Amino acid sequence: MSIDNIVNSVNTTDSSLSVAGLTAFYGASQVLFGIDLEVGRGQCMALLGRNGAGKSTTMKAIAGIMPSIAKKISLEGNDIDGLPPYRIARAGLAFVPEDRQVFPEHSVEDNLTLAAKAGSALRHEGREDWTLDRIYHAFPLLLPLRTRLAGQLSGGEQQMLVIGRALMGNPTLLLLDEPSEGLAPVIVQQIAVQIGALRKAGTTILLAEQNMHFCLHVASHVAVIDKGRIVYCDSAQALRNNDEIKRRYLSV
Ligand SMILES: Nc1ncnc2c1ncn2[C@@H]1O[C@H](COP(=O)(O)OP(=O)(O)OP(=O)(O)O)[C@@H](O)[C@H]1O
Repeated sequence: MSIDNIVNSVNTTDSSLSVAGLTAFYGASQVLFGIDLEVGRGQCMALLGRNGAGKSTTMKAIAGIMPSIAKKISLEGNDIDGLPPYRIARAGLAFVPEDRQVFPEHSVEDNLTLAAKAGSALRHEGREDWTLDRIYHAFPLLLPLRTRLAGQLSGGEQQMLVIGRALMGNPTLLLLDEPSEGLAPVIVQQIAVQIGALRKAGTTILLAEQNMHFCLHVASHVAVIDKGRIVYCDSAQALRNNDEIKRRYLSV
């Protein structure tokens, strides 16, 4: 069975994230115009769009980092619209922003154990917790680096570390903003393999990306955003075969 078949056999009928009518402004300038998104449990949805389309703003609004107006934002059936970011995190959402903020003066392992030490890791009935061993298994490149200061890591290593650190909180939904940005193709490939493995393990992921090839490699579903509106939403397989959408909105 191919990795795609295994992944697509994960039950994705239940909703993890449900967003309706999400609108956001920077000052007087409106940048989101009623975003609707449904991410099913176990899905990896890619939010694709050109520079400035509104991907990061959508992620930040869902994570509660910037003010927004929505008809609904719910996570696992719980209303998170309007909550402060720490309460949205407590509800099970982990956001990995594009600037990859590690704690530079702390070791890789200390960066990973921070959530557990702070007692903020979530516990889910019937689900396996993330542990250091599980993180090193998912991101084997981090194991030999565990005593290294995080500030000394390469961009790709830092990306793996921030994803690992987010997972240590046992989120139900992982939001990744441009995980491939600025990384060498070989590292992008490694990150893609590891996101694919997370997906296979049933982790629900929403990722924002400009890199369509990366998305089509890792995502089960795609939503295309253009000028603050969702203009297309379907399986990754359907987008692969839709040259018109790729040409019109993704400059391919
Ligand atoms: N802090 C800000 N103040 C004012 N306008 C902003 C701010 N941040 C983003 N914008 C504008 O909002 C729009 C959406 O930006 P956003 O960063 O969400 O796009 P994006 O799709 O993530 O783009 P990129 O791929 O370049 O990161 C753009 O027109 C952008 O110029």
